[in-house]
Amino acid sequence: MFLGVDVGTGGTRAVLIDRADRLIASHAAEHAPIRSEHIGWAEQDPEDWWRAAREAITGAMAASGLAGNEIEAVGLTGQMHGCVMLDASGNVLRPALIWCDQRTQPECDWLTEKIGFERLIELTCNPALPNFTLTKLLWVRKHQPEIFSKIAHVLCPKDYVRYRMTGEFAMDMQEASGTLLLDVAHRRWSTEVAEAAGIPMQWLPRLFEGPEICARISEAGAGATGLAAGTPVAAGAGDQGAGAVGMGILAPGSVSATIGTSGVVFAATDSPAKDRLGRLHTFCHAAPGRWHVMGVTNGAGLSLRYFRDTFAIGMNYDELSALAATAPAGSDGLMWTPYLFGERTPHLDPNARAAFVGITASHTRAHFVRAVLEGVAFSLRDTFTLFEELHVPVKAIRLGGGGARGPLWRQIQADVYGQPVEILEAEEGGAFGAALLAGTGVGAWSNVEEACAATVRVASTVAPKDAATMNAAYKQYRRIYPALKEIAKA
Ligand SMILES: Nc1ncnc2c1ncn2[C@@H]1O[C@H](COP(=O)(O)OP(=O)(O)O)[C@@H](O)[C@H]1O
Ligand SMILES: O=C(CO)[C@@H](O)[C@H](O)COP(=O)(O)O
Repeated sequence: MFLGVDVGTGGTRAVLIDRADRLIASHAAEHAPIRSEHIGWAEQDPEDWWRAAREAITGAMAASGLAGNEIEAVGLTGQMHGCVMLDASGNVLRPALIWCDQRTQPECDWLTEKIGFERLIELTCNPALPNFTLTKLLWVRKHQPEIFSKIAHVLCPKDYVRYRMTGEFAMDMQEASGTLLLDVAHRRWSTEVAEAAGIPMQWLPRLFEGPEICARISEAGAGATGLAAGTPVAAGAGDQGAGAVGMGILAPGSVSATIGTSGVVFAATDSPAKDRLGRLHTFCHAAPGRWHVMGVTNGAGLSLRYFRDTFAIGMNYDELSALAATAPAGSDGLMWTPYLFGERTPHLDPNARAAFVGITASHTRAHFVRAVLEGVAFSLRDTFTLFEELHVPVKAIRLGGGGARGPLWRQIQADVYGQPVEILEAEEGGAFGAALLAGTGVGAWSNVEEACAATVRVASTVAPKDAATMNAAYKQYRRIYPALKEIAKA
C-alpha cells in the first residue's frame, strides 16, 4: 500500500492505493483561508498545513482500517513555489508567502537587472516572476531584515510537511524548478543565481529525483500520523508534476489541462524546451530524465469559487453548472477575463485585473456563470496558442482538477481547445501521482513510465460540439487584455 499526500492551497488530501491501483481510502482536511493583508498578498501558516496533513493521513488510515506498518512508502506533493523560512532550530520564522502572492514585482525587476533577462533564462530556463520562491526571499530581505538574518533553511510547502514527518530537509527537481534557484537543464542548484541574489547555498535542501527515497518517517512523525517509524518517503513533486504523473503525461505530445485553484496546461518534453520570452515555465519533470513546459492561469477554478462566494451564495458547483448550461455557447457576447490574481501565462502581469466585458440588459445570471467557465478555458487556450508558436506537439489532451468534474466545463474545454479531451478513471489528482512516485521508489514498478502504464486509464472522451462559435469568441477574448491593460495599471 502507498500513501500520497497533497498539500494543496485549499486543503490537504491523503490517498491510499494498493499495487493494483485500487483506491483504498482517502481523506481531506481544509486549510484556514489565505491571509491577504494587502491587495495581491497571500500568506498561509505552515503549522496549519502540518495540522491538516495529520488530519488527512490519520483520517485516510482510519477509513482504510490499515495499520501503520502496512504502508510501504509515502509520496508528497503540494502547491508549488511557496516560501517557508526556518531558523537553525527548524522553527518557522514567519507565515509563508504562497504561490499566488503578487507583491514581489520590484524584486523581480531587481534580479532581472542584476543577472540579465536572457542570462536568467539560460541559467534557470525561466524569468523572474512574483510567483517564484526566490523573489519572495528577496522581499523578506528588503522589508523584514530581522527575519531574513535568522533564516537557516528554505523549503516549499510539501517539503515543510516532509520535514515535520521525517526531520529531513529535501526537495525534488520538479518543485525546485519553481524556486528560480535551479539550473533546470542540469538538474542542480544554480550557484550563479544564488550568489547573484545573495542567498547562501547552505539554506537550500538536498535535491532528489521524484521517485527517489529521500527520508524515513521519524519517531515524532510516526506519533503524529499513525505511520510506522522508518517508513520510506519519496521525494515526490510539486502538484503539477505529481498531477502529470497521475494522468500519465510523460511523452512528448501528451498534454493535460488542469483546473484547480489555478489552471495549468502541461506538456511533457524530452529536453528543456525554453521560451526565450519566458511566457511558459520550463521545469524538470517528476520522471527522471524528462522535462516539461507549462502555462499557468493564476485564477482558474478560483474564478468559479469567487463568483459562487460573491454572487451566488448558497449555490454549489453542480447547481451553478446546470444554470450555466441554460445559456448558449459564447454567452451571447458576455466575456470574463480571469485575472483575479494578476496573470502569468501569457501576459506575465501581476497588475492585470479580472473583468466582465460586454454586459447588456439581456444577460442573466446564467450568462455570467457560463462566461466565467468560458473565460477560464480561453485563458488556458492562450497556452495552447503558445505551444503552437513554439512547436510543442499536442497529440492528446487529458483533463484534470476540480474543473474536470462537471460535464459542462469538460464540453466547454473541448470546444475552446478545438480538440477531443480525455477524462481519466482516477480523479485523485496530485495525491495519486505522489503515491505512484512512492511505489516506484520502493520498486513496485521499475520506473515512472511503468507505473503510469499499469495504472492510468482513460474513462471517456468528449468531442467538440461548438468549436467554431468558441473559436470566434476566443478571437474577441484576445482583444480584451490589451484594451484594459493600462486601466488596470492605474
Ligand atoms: N462539480 C464541479 N463542477 C465544476 N467545477 C468544479 C466542481 N468541483 C470543483 N470545481 C472547480 O474546481 C476548483 C477546485 O479544484 P481542486 O482541484 O479540487 O482544487 P485545488 O487543486 O485548488 O485544491 C473549484 O474552485 C471549482 O472551480
Ligand atoms: O503555481 C502553481 C504552479 O506553477 C499552482 O499550480 C500552485 O501549485 C497551486 O495549485 P492549485 O492549488 O491550483 O492546485
